[in-house]
Amino acid sequence: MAPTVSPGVPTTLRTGWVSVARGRVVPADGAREEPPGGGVPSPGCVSGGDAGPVGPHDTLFDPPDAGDGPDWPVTVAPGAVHLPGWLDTDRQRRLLAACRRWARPPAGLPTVRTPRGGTMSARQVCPGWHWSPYRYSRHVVDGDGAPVKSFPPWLDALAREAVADCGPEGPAVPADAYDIALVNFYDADARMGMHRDAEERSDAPVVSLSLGDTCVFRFGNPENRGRPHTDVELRSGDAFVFGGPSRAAYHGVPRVRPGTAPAWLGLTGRLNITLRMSGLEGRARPGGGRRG
Ligand SMILES: O=C(O)CCC(=O)C(=O)O
Ligand SMILES: [Fe+2]
Repeated sequence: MAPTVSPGVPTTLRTGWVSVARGRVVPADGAREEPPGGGVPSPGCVSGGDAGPVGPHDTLFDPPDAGDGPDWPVTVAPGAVHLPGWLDTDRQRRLLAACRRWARPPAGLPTVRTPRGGTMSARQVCPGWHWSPYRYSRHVVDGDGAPVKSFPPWLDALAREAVADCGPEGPAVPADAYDIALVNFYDADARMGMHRDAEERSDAPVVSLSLGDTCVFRFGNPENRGRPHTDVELRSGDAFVFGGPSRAAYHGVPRVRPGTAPAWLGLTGRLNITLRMSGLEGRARPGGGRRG
């Protein structure tokens, strides 16, 4: 199926710009609705239903004439923009279904080992380019050796739509295509240390999508892991974009809030889908970032 992202979506909703957050956007089709296939046991992203590409979201927001537009974009730092409630319920379900497909073997959802013998608590699968500390490769070199799963064009379309929705204060929509998805699964105790996304040659904005449990996302500065930083609550359906002067900012996830996922999603835990542009064009290269 061809990617369908924007057609049919009222322009006023897709390009709306507000500088101050208003009340959170409520999905029009009801937050208590059960998903097709029902709930999924923990870890919620390992098994479950199937779905096609993430399609248009034409039922997310109240009509614009209600005077109650989306509460995004919210600028957190120069070039760093939070889009609360950006994915509607249908897109969240479809994205979750895609993550479940990617999380199946081969490759699966392995635990990432760091060079000093530690492990990352968030488990990861990476369509497009496999990330392992601290480089990209075309095979799961630190796992079962499987070739990377393909990066679907609809994910590129989704990423550039998120960047466009950041509005005039956000980073520019890149000319080239996104080609990496880091799919991170967090159980109740998982977290991610402060790090920079530094293994890419492209300086295209990073697009981060959240599903399931709410987390505290710490967005810092490009100089060091410390202050100044801003803690942002990322909830299911939120997007967070960072580019321009914030592309190299340190960021991390100090905590997940267990049990806060919307019941209708059927996910126990949190999934983060981080979309990046490698700029590698068929190459693999050692990188320089660090995450704890
Ligand atoms: O889980 C998140 O929100 C952040 C993930 C992240 O920073 C990464 O995968 O590089
Ligand atoms: Fe990151």
